[in-house]
Amino acid sequence: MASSGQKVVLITGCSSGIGLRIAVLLAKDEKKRYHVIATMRDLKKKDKLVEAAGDAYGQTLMLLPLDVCSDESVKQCINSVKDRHIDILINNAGVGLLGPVESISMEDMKRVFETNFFGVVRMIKEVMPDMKKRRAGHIVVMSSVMGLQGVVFNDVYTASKFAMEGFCESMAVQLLKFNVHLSMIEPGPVHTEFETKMMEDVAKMEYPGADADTVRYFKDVYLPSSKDIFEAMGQTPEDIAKCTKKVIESSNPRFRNLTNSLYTPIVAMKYADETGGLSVNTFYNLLFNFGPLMHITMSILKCLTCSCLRRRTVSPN
Ligand SMILES: NC(=O)C1=CN([C@@H]2O[C@H](COP(=O)(O)OP(=O)(O)OC[C@H]3O[C@@H](n4cnc5c(N)ncnc54)[C@H](OP(=O)(O)O)[C@@H]3O)[C@@H](O)[C@H]2O)C=CC1
Ligand SMILES: CC1=C(/C=C/C(C)=C/C=C/C(C)=C/C=O)C(C)(C)CCC1
Repeated sequence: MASSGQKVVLITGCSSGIGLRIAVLLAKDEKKRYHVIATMRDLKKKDKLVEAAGDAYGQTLMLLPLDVCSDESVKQCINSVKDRHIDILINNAGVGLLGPVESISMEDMKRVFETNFFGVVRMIKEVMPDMKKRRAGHIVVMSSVMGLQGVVFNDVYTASKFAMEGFCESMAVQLLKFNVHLSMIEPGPVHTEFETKMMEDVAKMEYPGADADTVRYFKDVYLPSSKDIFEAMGQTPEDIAKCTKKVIESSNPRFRNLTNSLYTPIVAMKYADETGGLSVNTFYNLLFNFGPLMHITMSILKCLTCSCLRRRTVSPN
């Protein structure tokens, strides 16, 4: 049970990756300021978290089952929290989906939206009314740089994060009136099971419905470039946990929080040219013209905000 003065933090998706690291970092806070309720849909997966939490397990960290795709599971979990009192809700659970849209089933696409979008909506609907009544609370959402900028062959995952960004951008205004803060964390690539799971799924893919050229662009152009990007820009889940802790400890928490400054120019491009041509053409060039030289591309990315590349981008046709 939380002792007085401790903030109750509930986190979704703590069996691995970013959720696990946020739970451990907060539970091990030197001043013991947090009572962490780490949740996961399958408690059989708890060992990694319990081991990483060490002495904090049973003290400042407890576990509860929670599947963000189930109304019943969400209700049961929140009802089992003392007085339903949650100071900070961290919506972290999420799944990826990669590949040519033609070869992805509608069922798989809906699963991504059910988790990444409706999962967050379901959690917020359940927790927000109590926060509004108390005129206090902080809702954090693990978005992505792909919630701000589309990335080729990540079409549906990107759409699910865009949907969440739109939802939260709208909610944040109403919530502020009730002194409830809402913050998005927007990481670029992070080395977690997310990456491994997506690569495993891709290895099993048979690409039904996709033409040979599209499959070739995906396998021989996108995947190697993406691997380079992960190697060059990838952060650790600990990095993201530290950013998240900073956001929840701020007296005036920011709404948007990019965790990787290398992505700032990518996002800035979108607002630098309202026609969208700059983004589309730059991404086209990065992938299809500079893709094989991705290591060099990394330095170009860093200077995208200067006007040189803007003048040089050419239309794909
Ligand atoms: N890794 C990356 O490059 C980036 C990740 N993100 C976002 O960060 C978040 C965490 O991902 P990350 O740690 O990298 O990946 P992981 O795959 O390591 O972790 C995802 C977590 O979400 C859980 N989860 C999936 N579906 C559900 C569900 N229905 N109910 C409850 N939990 C569920 C998984 O549980 P289980 O073990 O049961 O599957 C797992 O604990 C995601 O929202 C992702 O979109 C954002 C930017 C970059
Ligand atoms: C290939 C490629 C890119 C790849 C970006 C990747 C692979 C980003 C991954 C982000 C993740 C995993 C976010 C999770 O939410 C860029 C930089 C757009 C530039 C053009 C070529």
